[in-house]
Amino acid sequence: MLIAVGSDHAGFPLKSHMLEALAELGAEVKDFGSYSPEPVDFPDIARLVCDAVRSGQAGRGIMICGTGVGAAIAANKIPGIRAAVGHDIYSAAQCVEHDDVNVLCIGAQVIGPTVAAAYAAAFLSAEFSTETHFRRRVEKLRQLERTAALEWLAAEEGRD
Ligand SMILES: O=C(CO)[C@H](O)[C@H](O)[C@H](O)COP(=O)(O)O
Repeated sequence: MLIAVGSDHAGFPLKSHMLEALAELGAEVKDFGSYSPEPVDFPDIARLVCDAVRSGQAGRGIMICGTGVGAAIAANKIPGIRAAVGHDIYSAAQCVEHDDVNVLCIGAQVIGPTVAAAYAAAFLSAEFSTETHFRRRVEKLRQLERTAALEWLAAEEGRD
């Protein structure tokens, strides 16, 4: 499974460590930038990572910004993406098992390289549960994504 990885400038230093950690795990990785500490806007990189995931090019994504929060907000705007900030081992695995999260967002200003690597390993080794109630809830997330977008578009058209 290919892992799409990206960061903004705040996440850039941690991304280098993350790429090394993922290589040690034997993961196949595509780095979507940023490629320097120059300021960039996290929505731009999140879009690249999430497009790789939702197109099927990548199985999962890891986004790193200062807190993980902006990256998660951006990622969750993209249909087909279920992103979560994961700053503990339990959540990093449980978010996949229960919620089928496909993009983990990490804050480089919150945690260091060793724990970030542990969260990534927990995230990547977790699988979505086959239990019916988890599947039902994720299906409702899909419906919510679609109905909320359609309602929003209809309201926008009504304002024209
Ligand atoms: O954490 C972030 C968004 O949630 C970003 O990575 C930045 O750290 C944060 O927005 C601050 O931005 P700045 O350009 O580094 O001042």
